[in-house]
Amino acid sequence: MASVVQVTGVTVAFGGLRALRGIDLDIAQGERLAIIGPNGAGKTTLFNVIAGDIAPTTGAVVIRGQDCTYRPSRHRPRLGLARTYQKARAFAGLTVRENIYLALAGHRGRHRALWWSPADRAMRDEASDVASRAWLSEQIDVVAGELAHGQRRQLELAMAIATDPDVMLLDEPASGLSRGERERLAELLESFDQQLTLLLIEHDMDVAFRIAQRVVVMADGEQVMAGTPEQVRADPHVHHIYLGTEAA
Ligand SMILES: Nc1ncnc2c1ncn2[C@@H]1O[C@H](COP(=O)(O)OP(=O)(O)OP(=O)(O)O)[C@@H](O)[C@H]1O
Repeated sequence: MASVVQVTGVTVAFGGLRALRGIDLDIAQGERLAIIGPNGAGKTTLFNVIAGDIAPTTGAVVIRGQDCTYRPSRHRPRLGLARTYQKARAFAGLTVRENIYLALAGHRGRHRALWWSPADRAMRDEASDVASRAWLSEQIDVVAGELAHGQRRQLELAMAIATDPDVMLLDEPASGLSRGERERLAELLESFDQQLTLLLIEHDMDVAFRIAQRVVVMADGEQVMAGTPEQVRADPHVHHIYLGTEAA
């Protein structure tokens, strides 16, 4: 399977603190990979390096064969990489359709005109299609501020889908959701095209282990182990890392 993201020997130092200490990661196209680990393990820092939000102190990031180590995040969508954030980016006063439309227009570098062009019309139709892929067809004309928490998360996913990504980085997609909403979100992620690569940080083990084919466990800026959800679940070292911090 072709590799879409390669992280080699990445370290990140914040002053004297070494948040990442030599991370190697090779992610295959269509792979579903979850990164777990206790607070402060370096998960978000690794995400930020892959997404181009911070440059590593040493090491390299290659996305689809291109060295992106020092390329800023704005270049990532062109390489097929989309990221969701824990903090909602949707405009609360705009509808689901309008938010997705803006994500489509932004990705294509189009500016909104005072009059509608045929291309704008096509993008509004396309917004309906993107909404349906994020299971938001019924909410298409609802303003984002009135969506339930789980639906707002779906809108975040829809806005990422609008950029037509090959790789999606999902930053704790299930955080703050109810049990029912987490179930629905996991089902939605499972419904995505199998060619779409998903890399997620997730504290919710049920969601992480359900979605992922491979789980990477981090602690203190290092990769402690990697394996299938079953292998990670059964590993005594992983239990030890979580003991007293979080229940595995
Ligand atoms: N901008 C920064 N400046 C200084 N230290 C930072 C910065 N960002 C992160 N750190 C530190 O780097 C370490 C790793 O943090 P990081 O947020 O990557 O961990 P995490 O695994 O994502 O944790 P959490 O699960 O709590 O989000 C922590 O000790 C954190 O305090």
